Amino acid sequence: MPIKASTNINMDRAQTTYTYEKVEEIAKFLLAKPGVKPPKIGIICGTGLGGLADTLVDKVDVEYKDIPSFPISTVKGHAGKLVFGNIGKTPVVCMKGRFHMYEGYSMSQVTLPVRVMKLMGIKVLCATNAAGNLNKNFQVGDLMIIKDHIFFPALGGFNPLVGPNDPRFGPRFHGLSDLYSRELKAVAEKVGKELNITLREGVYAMNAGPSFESVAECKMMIAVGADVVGMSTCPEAVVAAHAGLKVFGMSLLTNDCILDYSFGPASHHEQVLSVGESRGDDVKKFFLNFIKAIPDSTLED
Ligand SMILES: O=P(O)(O)O[C@@H]1C[C@H](O)[C@@H](CO)O1
Ligand code: HPA
Repeated sequence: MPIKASTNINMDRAQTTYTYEKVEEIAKFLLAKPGVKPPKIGIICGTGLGGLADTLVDKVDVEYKDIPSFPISTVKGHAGKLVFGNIGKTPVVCMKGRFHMYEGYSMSQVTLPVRVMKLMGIKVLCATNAAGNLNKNFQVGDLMIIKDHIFFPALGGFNPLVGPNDPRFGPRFHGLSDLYSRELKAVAEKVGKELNITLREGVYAMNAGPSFESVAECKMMIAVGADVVGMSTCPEAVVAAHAGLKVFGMSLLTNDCILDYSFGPASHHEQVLSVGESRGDDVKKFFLNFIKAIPDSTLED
C-alpha cells in the first residue's frame, strides 16, 4: 500500500498572512480592554528578559492565547503575554515573549505584533534579544546597542515584506540604511553613561535557528562584519521601519560563540536563560531610564 503523506501543520502555519483589516481588528480588541491606554512605545522582551514587563505601573496583562488570531509562545523563557502599563508618564506595551521563525511561524506571524502595536499607536519599537558573542573585545554579560544588522534569512528570500504590499502598512520598496534610529542610539549612550552601564555597539546577525551556528558559520559571520548572532529581531525591525516606526535594538550577550573545533558539542539555551536572569536587573534599570529620557517630540506624530 502506498504511504500517504500526512498534512504538514508547519507548512500551513508558514503560509499564514494577515490583512490590514485583521490587524486593525486585533488592535481594536486590545484597545477595548479595561485599563488599556494607547501605548507610545512597544518593547519586545528577548529570551529571559521579560522581567522588564513586571516593573510597569498600572499593569494590564493579556495572554496571547486570549487574543483572536494571535500566535502563542512555544519557547522556554518567553511567557506569552502582552503587558500594558506606564514607565514614568509614558504608556507602553511589552511583549513578554516573541515569535521566532524556527517555531514554524510565518514571517507574517513573527511580525504580526509589530503591526498590531503600530495600529494601537506606538511611535517607537524597542527590541531586545539574547545573542551569542562573536567579537573578541566583547564579553558574556555585555549589553550591546544594535547599530545595524545582517538579516541572513531575508538575503535568502525570507523577508517579511515579500508578497503583495498593502500601502497602509508601508511602501513597496523601503531603504534600510537608517534602520536603527541614530537619535535613539544617542539617547541610549547618554543614559548608559549616566547609569555607569557599559554599552557596546555592533552589528547583529540573524540565523533562522533553532540550530546554533557551526564553527565555520561563526567564522563567516565575523568575516562579514557581525559582532553577535541571534535568532530574532531583524524581521520585527524591518516591519517596524517599513511602518514608519523609530527602532531601537539591544542585545544581551549570553554566550560566546564557538570558534574552535576542540570545544566539542554546545547548545547554549540554558546559559542564555541563566545570563538573562543574572543581567536582568541592569537591562531593567537601563530601559526604565532610557524610556524616560526619550524626548516627547520623538513620540509625537
Ligand atoms: O528571542 P531571542 O532572540 O532573545 O532568543 C534567543 C534566540 C533563541 O530563541 C534563544 C536561544 O537560546 O534565545
Ligand atoms: N546563537 C544564536 N542565537 C542565540 C545565541 C547564539 O549563540 N545565543 C542566544 N541566542
